[in-house]
Amino acid sequence: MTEAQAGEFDYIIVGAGAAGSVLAERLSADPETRVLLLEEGKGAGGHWASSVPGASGWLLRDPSRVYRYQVEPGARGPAERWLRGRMPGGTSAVGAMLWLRGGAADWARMAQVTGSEDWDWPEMSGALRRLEHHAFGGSELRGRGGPVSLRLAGPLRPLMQAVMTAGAESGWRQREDPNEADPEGLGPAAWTIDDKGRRVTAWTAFVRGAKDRQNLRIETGVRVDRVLVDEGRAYGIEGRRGSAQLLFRCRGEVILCAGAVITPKILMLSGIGDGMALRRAGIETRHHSPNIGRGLRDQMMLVTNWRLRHWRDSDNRAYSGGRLWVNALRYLLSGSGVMSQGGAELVGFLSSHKAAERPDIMITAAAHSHEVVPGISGLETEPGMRLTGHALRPESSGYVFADGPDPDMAPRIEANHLATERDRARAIAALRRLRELARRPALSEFVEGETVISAWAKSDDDILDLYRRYGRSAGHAVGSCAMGPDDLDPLDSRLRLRGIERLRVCDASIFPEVPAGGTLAPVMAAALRAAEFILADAAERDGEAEEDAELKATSETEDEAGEVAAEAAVAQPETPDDSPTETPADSAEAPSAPAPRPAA
Ligand SMILES: Cc1cc2nc3c(=O)[nH]c(=O)nc-3n(C[C@H](O)[C@H](O)[C@H](O)COP(=O)(O)OP(=O)(O)OC[C@H]3O[C@@H](n4cnc5c(N)ncnc54)[C@H](O)[C@@H]3O)c2cc1C
Repeated sequence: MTEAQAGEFDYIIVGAGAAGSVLAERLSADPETRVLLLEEGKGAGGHWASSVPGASGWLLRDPSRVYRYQVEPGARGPAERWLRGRMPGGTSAVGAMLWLRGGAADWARMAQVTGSEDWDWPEMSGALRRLEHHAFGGSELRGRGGPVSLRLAGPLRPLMQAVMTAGAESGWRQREDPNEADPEGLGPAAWTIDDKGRRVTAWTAFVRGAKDRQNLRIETGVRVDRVLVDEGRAYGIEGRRGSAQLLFRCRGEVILCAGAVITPKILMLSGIGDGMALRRAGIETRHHSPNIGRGLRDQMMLVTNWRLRHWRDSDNRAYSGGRLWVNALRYLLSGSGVMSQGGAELVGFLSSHKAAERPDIMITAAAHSHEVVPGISGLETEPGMRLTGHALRPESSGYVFADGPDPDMAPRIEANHLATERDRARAIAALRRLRELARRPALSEFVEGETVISAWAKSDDDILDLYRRYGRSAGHAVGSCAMGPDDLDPLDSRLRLRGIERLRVCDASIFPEVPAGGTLAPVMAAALRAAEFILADAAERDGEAEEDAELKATSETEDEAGEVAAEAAVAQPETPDDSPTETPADSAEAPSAPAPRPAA
């Protein structure tokens, strides 16, 4: 039986991840506004391991903290499981901590595909700056004083300095500031890690400081299953905690922030989606929106391991035996050392060919190497480093659909990686560019060679085969409930779901293309923008409501005046001739009053 929860909220936010956390803080900043934040993950305090950068591996192996979605392999992609954070902070609490904000050209493209300047560089670089507390200090490009502390990888150790030199030998620009409007080149990564070595999640940056607000109610451990819709308008949500079915009501807006996989599933379970796909899943259609779940685009990456000559250059032993304890102690005492680092130390944005308008490949470098073969986990047992190639802005698209009306059923996901010629060319180029880097003279005293796992792949076909076996998702899926100018795009450019009032989506699913090398910074910046849209729309609604109320009051006054006048007209014959009749004020109002009907 469904238990209706007491109270009605102005906003219900579903999912306290990268986007939902930002929105919860922003929308509850006005104490008059009642906000409900619902999160399936448990524990409002977060998890200790999410604040220790070097402990991500533990979290990613814990099924109570991480969703694992099986993905259908498709013709060219690997069979894999997509991981997503299932805890306050969402995937920002388990990811690789790289702050990849996209350049001016990336956001200009977003404005072009969405048909709205709201998503162009001037607006988005402003939103990104407002998020940031940058170790480099504030500037026109960098934010200072924002809730997301950022620090740069470094000081670079000799191996990473040599990678930088190898980049210069390859003719790559040396980029010092990752916030530059043109990200092309190789440089130190920016990490969402504060000056005490703690990971900054969307939750710690936004919700932790706001959670005691009287007007913000946070419910963790609640899985949202459906949006409740009546006469084309969202009025609440239905979910469950354990075996208890819950219903929460909303008078303002429902905002779905459950991520690119679950948001379309919740919509479909609510009967909102492609009519045919809904019928196949046995769900009654309430609103046909054919592109919900479609248009899923995921960035693929290929990890290559390189054998190093000396143990001193590799972190592969840092997490085992006595070194683990030494490193843990160092971290606890000073917030420094290997446990205080993000997923990669260097990030490079490059072009696959000379005519490319902007970088279409991303390469990252880290002084450790994980086992690559599926089924084997952990760091390699020999000294190694990792170079990872990403083919940016994939045009191949897949889907994510609810597979049936039962919310317990896993969503059906097809990533459809490398389906287009252009994506394949970029993927091949990414591997070739990173090999070019690793074989430069500057690295010869450090690197012995590529490990056998990938070294065999020489021809283009071999490389594509390599992707099919060992390629994997970078975790940057977008597009499954995308905004755009067309009536068939699920969302308009202010993230309102077309066809259903008071329902918005804000998470990675909204981007029709992967905006940058990563999605964390873009999603958080999008949530800042969404809060602005939501508040502006609410103010407009309030203005309209006030106008309506005024109109109603005026017409009621007028009706009353009319009735009085009618009564007066009826009474007039009995009024003595010398009694006072109209006052000047009565007479001023008289023209707008309906003419009194003579009594029958
Ligand atoms: C392993 C990994 C590493 C990554 N590293 C980086 C990186 O270094 N840099 C970068 O830019 N990007 C990175 N990303 C991508 C980035 O973290 C995500 O794109 C971003 O967090 C997406 O934000 P979101 O708000 O859409 O979803 P999420 O942050 O995943 O938040 C969704 C929230 O909704 C909750 N939820 C889900 N379903 C329900 C439900 N039914 N009811 C209630 N709550 C629900 C979840 O528990 C979660 O808290 C990484 C991704 C992965 C998988």
